[in-house]
Amino acid sequence: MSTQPADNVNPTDDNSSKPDISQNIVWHEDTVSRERRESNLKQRGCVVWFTGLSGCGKSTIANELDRMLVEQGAASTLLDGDNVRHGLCAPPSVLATEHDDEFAERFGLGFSAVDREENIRRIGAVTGLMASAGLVTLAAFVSPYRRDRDRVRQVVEAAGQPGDFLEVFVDTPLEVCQQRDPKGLYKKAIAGEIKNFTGISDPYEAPQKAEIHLKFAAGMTPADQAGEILKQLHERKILQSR
Ligand SMILES: Nc1ncnc2c1ncn2[C@@H]1O[C@H](COP(=O)(O)OS(=O)(=O)O)[C@@H](OP(=O)(O)O)[C@H]1O
Ligand SMILES: Nc1ncnc2c1ncn2[C@@H]1O[C@H](COP(=O)(O)OP(=O)(O)O)[C@@H](O)[C@H]1O
Repeated sequence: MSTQPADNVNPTDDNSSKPDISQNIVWHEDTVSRERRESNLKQRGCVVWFTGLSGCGKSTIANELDRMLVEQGAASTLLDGDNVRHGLCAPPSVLATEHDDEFAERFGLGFSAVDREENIRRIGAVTGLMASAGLVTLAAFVSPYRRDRDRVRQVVEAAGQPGDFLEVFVDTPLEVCQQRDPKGLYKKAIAGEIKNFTGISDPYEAPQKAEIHLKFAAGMTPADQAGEILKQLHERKILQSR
């Protein structure tokens, strides 16, 4: 290994041990344009971002929408919180089975505010890439912090155009989510067995400008709610008639 300092490092700087790597990373334009991919697919790439409390219905509605999209011949994909936390955003305990403890602690994610920030940053970057590939990208994450969601919006729209990011607020009251408690997590959180549980011992910042606001109403089915989003995708010309 060379002992010479890199060209962009001033040996007298306090930061001399930390060269600015970003100066050595240069963007490479893709040969195949996004427009060309979208034209083939007869749709615009976008991110449909579901946010809301655990148990509000994000996964159920997103899966129903995904099914409807595929049925119509659209190219869609779905990223879901619980599933992504098995891989890309796995907790330290999972990483420790394959990596050393230092690695697991450094890159594994839990539910502190900063870990959720990194979780949403990673997922935001992935959804941006998928939208750039022309896919209708469905993302279902609690994503309780407004600033984290707004950052994803910026990343996605900077790579494409305004309107590529649709925030869907699944606005189901906490009491209803607690009653549903499909995974028994509220019971555990109330018993103090899960720390930082959104809505119980951690905050949820509701969207102020969601493109689609799914307000809870008794008798409204997941298919009704997915259908409302599908209608909006057509109205916004994200999906062309085929
Ligand atoms: N402390 C705490 N708070 C909230 N949720 C918790 C927590 N611990 C585990 N779980 C389970 O993890 C799922 C949420 O993961 P996300 O990646 O969507 O969370 S976040 O966006 O980073 O806030 C969430 O999934 P959903 O119930 O589908 O929302 C829960 O099953
Ligand atoms: N209108 C509805 N929309 C979505 N989910 C509903 C609805 N009515 C009842 N449910 C039920 O509520 C639960 C929601 O769980 P889930 O979709 O996993 O929520 P989340 O992904 O937000 O944690 C499921 O058991 C689902 O069957």
